[in-house]
Parts: sequence; structure tokens; C-alpha cells
Amino acid sequence: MAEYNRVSECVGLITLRNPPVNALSAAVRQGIVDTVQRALSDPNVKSVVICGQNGIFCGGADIKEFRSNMTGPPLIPMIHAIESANKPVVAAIEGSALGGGLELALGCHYRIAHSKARLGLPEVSLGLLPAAGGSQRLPRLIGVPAALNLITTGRHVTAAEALQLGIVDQVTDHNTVAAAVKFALSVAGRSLDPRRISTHPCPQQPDLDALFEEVMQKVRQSARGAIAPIACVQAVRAAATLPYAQGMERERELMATLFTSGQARALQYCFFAERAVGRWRMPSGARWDTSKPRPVHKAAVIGLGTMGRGITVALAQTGLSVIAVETQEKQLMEAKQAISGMLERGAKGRGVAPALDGVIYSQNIQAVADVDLVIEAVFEDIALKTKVFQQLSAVCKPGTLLCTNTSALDVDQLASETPNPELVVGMHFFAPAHVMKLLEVVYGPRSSPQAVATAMQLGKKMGKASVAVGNCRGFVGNRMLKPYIEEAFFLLEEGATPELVDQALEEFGFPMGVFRMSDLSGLDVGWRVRKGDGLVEPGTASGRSARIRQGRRYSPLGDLLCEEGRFGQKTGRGWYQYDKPGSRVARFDPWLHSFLGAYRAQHGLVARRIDHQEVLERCLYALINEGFHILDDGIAAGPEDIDVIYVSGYGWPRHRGGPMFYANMVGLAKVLERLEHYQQLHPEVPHLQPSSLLRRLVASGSPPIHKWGEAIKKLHSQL
Ligand SMILES: CC(C)(COP(=O)(O)OP(=O)(O)OC[C@H]1O[C@@H](n2cnc3c(N)ncnc32)[C@H](O)[C@@H]1OP(=O)(O)O)[C@@H](O)C(=O)NCCC(=O)NCCSC(=O)CC(=O)CCCCCCCCCCCCC(=O)O
Ligand SMILES: NC(=O)C1=CN([C@@H]2O[C@H](COP(=O)(O)OP(=O)(O)OC[C@H]3O[C@@H](n4cnc5c(N)ncnc54)[C@H](O)[C@@H]3O)[C@@H](O)[C@H]2O)C=CC1
Repeated sequence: MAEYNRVSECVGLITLRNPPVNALSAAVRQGIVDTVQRALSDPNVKSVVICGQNGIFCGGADIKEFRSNMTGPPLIPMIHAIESANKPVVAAIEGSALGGGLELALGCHYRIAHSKARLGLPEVSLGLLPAAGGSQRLPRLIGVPAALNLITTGRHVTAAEALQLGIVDQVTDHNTVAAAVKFALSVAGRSLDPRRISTHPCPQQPDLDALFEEVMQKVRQSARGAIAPIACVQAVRAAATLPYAQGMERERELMATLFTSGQARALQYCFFAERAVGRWRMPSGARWDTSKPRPVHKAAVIGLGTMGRGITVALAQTGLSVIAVETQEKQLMEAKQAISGMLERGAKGRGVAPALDGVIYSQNIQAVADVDLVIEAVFEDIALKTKVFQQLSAVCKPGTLLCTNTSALDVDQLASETPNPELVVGMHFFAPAHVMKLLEVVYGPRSSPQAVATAMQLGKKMGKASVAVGNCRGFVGNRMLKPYIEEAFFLLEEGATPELVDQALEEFGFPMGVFRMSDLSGLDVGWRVRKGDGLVEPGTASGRSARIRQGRRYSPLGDLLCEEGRFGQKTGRGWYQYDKPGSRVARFDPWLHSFLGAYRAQHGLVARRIDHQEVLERCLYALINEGFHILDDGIAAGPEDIDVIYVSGYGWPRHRGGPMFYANMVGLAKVLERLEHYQQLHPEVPHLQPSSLLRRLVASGSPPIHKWGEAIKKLHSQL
């Protein structure tokens, strides 16, 4: 709703009231229509101010309404009525003015913002465009290049940048509403014609065609198949080339296509999923709203290799004091230099001072005695980690939380080696840890809810998409990756090439296909794990039996490449070749292709034609199938948890919503049918055996994804 008051005798003050972000629900839109009419028809009112309650102007359209029958007054005529008003209307912007919220403000004649406010048109990140006139008014106000940048990226700007761009007229450090009321009084009676943005022509822009061509090319490249950024460019082009009314018609047409698209559904699902994972719950019944995190002021990182360095930076950037411990002197010196460099570069990007003094370096584990939380990032070796955890238990003050960044070791086993297993959780960061958004917080049966709450809160403070997951081999992300990679290897054996597999996955929207990714992260990583699992054998045996290990189909292709010293980018050779070690541009490698040919001949495999559809079905459905096992096992609390992990940590295209959302879109029955089909063809591949949860969901009528939680509970209670 919107509340109306008369202040300073002749200013009509309209306050949007719809916590928490004053989204433009039907009731709020109705409230705005009614109160604007009231203010305009009151002869005592000379000017109008629109603000939002609780320090936030407006978070835009109510996204939850998009999936329902939208009722209430539409935004476009509402904003038009404000712009056409014969009394000045001033937007008093505190907190955020986003999407429809900024479009509302652009319909006002003046905009005053608090210095801490943020403004933006983030619709593109929801698969939409600013379709309440935003795509037509913003270019008229700030010019085509700046508007293109804001609308195609959806980025939020600070009040200072908004002032510089000309989006707002004034920025205040004081009470924004008071400043806006004062301003509204000062402009009462002035001509409003120059203030109606829709009546302006777009500022002249030399060589408009070249500009749009260049932007379109860039946007197509970065969009990876997303359609909204392209529609945003087309809408701004309409603003630049057509009269306002025709531009609005184009905006409507483009929005009509986007609004009902699967991509918009996927992106809006991601928006809510990212928030839902913060409301974590454990199988024990412990949950986010009943578990109080401990305060963390001082933290420690043990082991300053690749991961420890990034984790130290991420912690220091949140303002924590960090004790960084590394036993090897040379490593310590290198780490110090690297961490300082990362902190300086990060601070420069954010226009703040680097937190160099926030990090204290030591070679002695005793230095961590008074920290609140430790993150261990030493070599992936259970004996070493156990020793470190025992040392930490002896050194740290009582109650210190002990976290491990292990990627594959058993968190429960580590916990059981300490006197206080309830204080142990996994904090699984992804490389580079100060950049990658994802954090898996891994709890064991003995982890206390407070320990989980503390790690989750710390993750949030570091700006991570933090997801609480149960303990199992590979946790959620890497466990699902295993069948995906294995299928890619099998496809090579059967006739595919790394280029074909990667192209299919990249066209689907992954930034890199599985083989380019493997070259980037290093083939030796998986090799070490497979060796540890006893799967690697000398590469001389041939025939089918050589490719069955531990009772299931196994492809030794990755091992054979490693035996050749082909570890990927770091050695300049892997699934592709590179100009030199460390180079990034993957090139076709004739050696690899003759190697594949020889390998198939040795094993009696006849190459067949494999198309993109088979690549996608086998790699993605195998991964999704594992996701259903994970849900069935209770390792992830819901499909949103899996999807957030995949979108924020594994390059799953956001406009496809995550693997479980994708399965829901494709149709569970179809996923099941294709898995059954491939399982019949490859009976020695257990990960193609459809999960019993998938079967049961299909049998129960394939409920939509938001009902899976309920359905799983019901299915489990029937077991
Ligand atoms: C605002 C924020 C920056 C606040 O952040 P923070 O404080 O961190 O809080 P959060 O945890 O993010 O949020 C708290 C809580 O609020 C919920 N929420 C936030 N924003 C919204 C929202 N806009 N709608 C609903 N709910 C919202 C959030 O989910 C949390 O709740 P929880 O999930 O329960 O935990 C931050 O929240 C933020 O960034 N919000 C989103 C801002 C945004 O993206 N805004 C843009 C929205 S889209 C928009 O505005 C588009 C338009 O206005 C266009 C309107 C046109 C629509 C007309 C449809 C016409 C259809 C065309 C068919 C044509 C047919 C034909 O003609 O033929
Ligand atoms: N590298 C990656 O991409 C990822 C690694 N991980 C996990 O993070 C952990 C660390 O991995 P990396 O950083 O890659 O290893 P790394 O080999 O780069 O660094 C490990 C560091 O620990 C130091 N160290 C060893 N024993 C120590 C001790 N007792 N006290 C203090 N320092 C000690 C070593 O000197 C070395 O500098 C491993 O458990 C790994 O599985 C998790 C996610 C991703």
C-alpha cells in the first residue's frame, strides 16, 4: 500500500509501505494511483514527494507476482500519470531504487538520493528488460552508451555515480525525505516541461549503428545463450531511433517474449533460490532461525598455498583480523607477497584502503591461541590434517570453531579426532577463494547447529553463496561432477572428440566444456584421486576387461594422458595443446586425435557418430541423476541448494536455473526415460541407473520443483 500525508503545509508525501523492500505489488500500485490522484486534486498541495518506508525506496516490481495472474493497475500508465502531473513530483531515494522502483523515480520530475543509496535496472538478471518505460527514459536522460551499460549488465550504481551520470539531481548525507520536501517546495510552480524525460530526444550519438553493432557483439559473446541482454540492446536501440510512443511499443513487444520465457522463469527461480539457501536446515531438525551464530572477530588460516592465500584475502576483506600460518619459510614469504598484492588490487577496485594490517603472518601454530575460528588449508592428506586438528584443539581457546577446506576427505573422521567434534565443520571454498562465489558448509552428524550457523554467517559476510550440505564423498558439487566427467570420457571412447563435447556444453551455456575445464584445473588432480582409489593401472592392457574396474566401466583415458606428462595448461598439453605452458588458448591437437584413434583400435572400439544431443543427455542427465541421489540421501536439503551450488560454483548457465531446475523444465519423465535408454545401452555404468527418488517422483505425477520438498518427505515417510 501507499500512505498519504500532507507535510510542510503544501507538500503531499506519499510513502510506499510493503516490507521488506516496498516492492510494487498490486496493492502498492493501487496505493500510488490513489494517493497521486489525491495529491494532484488537493488545491493546498503545491508539490509531491514519493518515498519508501524503512529506509528503502523500492526494490521494483513484486517478482512473486510474475507467476500469478497479475491484477491491479499496470505500472506504465501509473508512471505516465506522475510524469504528466502539473505539480512537481520528487522521488526521495533511500536504500535502493531498483527496476520498477527506478522506473517510477524516472517518471518523477526530480530525484534526490541519499549518499548510501544504490540505483539500477537489474531486470536483465531476472530474464527481463525494464519494461515500465525504463528502457526508453534512461537513454533519453543519460545517453545511449551509459544506458546500454546499465541496462545490459543490470549493475547497481552508487548515488555518487548516479549524480555523475545525471540520474539524480541531488545527493544528501542527511534526512533524504526532509531534503526532498525542502527541494519540492523550492521548485513548486516552475515549468515541468523540461523535466518530463519521455518528451526529450535521446542525446545525439555519433555513429549509432557502429555503437550498437559493437555492443551487440559483446553482449552476444558474454550472454552465453541468454536472450534478455540481447532484448535489452534492442530496446535501447528503439529508444535511440524511434519516437517515444513507438519505442514503448517495441519495449512491450520485447518484454512479451521475455516475460513468458523459460529463461525468465529460471533466472527468477535463481533469485529466490539464492535467498532460500540461507534458511538452512539439518536432518537433525536444527535450522537457521533457531541456531545462533557465534561472533567471529579474529580468524586463522593454516597453510598458505593456493587456497589458504585466497581464504586469507576473503577473510581480511570482511574486516576480520587474520592470523595466517605456514610452516615453510619460503612459502610464507611468497604467500605474504601474494596476499598483499591481492588485497591491494581488491582494494583499488573497490576504492578503499587495503586491509594489509589485518593479516599477521606466523610459522608457529601457537599464534592462533586466541582466534574465534580457524580454517585449515594444508595438503589433502588425512594424517597431516588430523595432526593439525589435534594441535589446534590443544592450542586454541575453548569454543574455537575448527573448519577444514578439504575437498574430498571425511569431515566426520577429522572431527572424531578432536576432543570437541561439535566444533568441526567443513568450509569448502573454490579456487580462487577470494573470487569464487560458492562456499559449501559441510556439517557432520556431530557438528553443532551453532558451528553451522557461524560458518554460514561468515560465508555471507564474505559475500559467498553459502550452502549447508551433509558430509559425503565430494560433498554436493564434486560428487555430481564425477558422473558428468566419466560420461565425457566414455563419449570419447565411443567416437566423440574433446572439441565436440566441449562445443555441445558451451552452446548449452557453460563457460567452458568439460575438457577445457579439465585442462585449466589440471588433469593430475583427478589422476591423484583415482590412484588413491586404486583405479589406476599400467596402461598396457586392452579390450573390454581393461575398461572394467571395481566392477564398473572405467575409462583410463585421463590416466594415459597424465602418464604422457599432459597435465593441461600448466604443461602446455592436455586434451588440447597450448602455445606454451601456462597459455590459455586451447588449440586442436593432432597428437590427441591420433592417440584417441590408436586407443580405440587397441580396445576394439568402433567410433560412431555422436551428436550434441547425446553429449548433453549423457553428461547432464548423469549429473542430475546424482543430484536426485543426493536429495534422497538428505545431503542437500532441497533442489535449490544443488542449483545454487552449480550456478555459483560450477558454471552452470544461470539462465537455465541449475541442474535440478533444468530437469524440472525438461520434464522428470523425459529425464527418466533417457536415463533408462542409456542404461540399457551401457549396463556396466551404475551412474546411468535412474535414482529411485527420480522414479518415485515420476510415479507420483512429477510434481513441480517447488513441491519436491513436500513430495520427498511424503515418499520417505512411506518407506
Ligand atoms: C532490494 C534488494 C537490494 C535488498 O537486498 P537485501 O536487503 O539483501 O534483502 P534480500 O534478502 O535480497 O531481500 C529480502 C526479501 O525481499 C524479497 N524481495 C526482494 N526484492 C523483491 C522483489 N522485487 N519482489 C519480491 N520480493 C522481493 C527477497 O526475496 C527476500 O525475501 P525471501 O526470498 O523470502 O528471503 C534485493 O532484494 C534485490 O536486489 N531485489 C531485487 C531487485 C530487482 O531485481 N528488482 C527488479 C524487479 S523486476 C522489475 O522491477 C520489472 C519491472 O518493473 C517491469 C514491470 C513490468 C511488468 C509488467 C509485466 C508485463 C508483462 C508483459 C506481457 C505483455 C503481454 C502483452 O502485452 O502481450
Ligand atoms: N586447489 C584447489 O583448487 C582446491 C583445494 N582444496 C583443498 O584445500 C586444501 C589446500 O589445497 P591447496 O591450497 O591447493 O594446497 P597447496 O599445496 O597449494 O598448499 C598447502 C599449503 O599447506 C602448507 N602446510 C603443510 N603442512 C602445514 C602445516 N602443518 N602447517 C601449516 N602449513 C602447512 C604447505 O606448505 C602449503 O603451502 C586441500 O585440502 C585441498 O584439497 C579445496 C578446494 C579447491
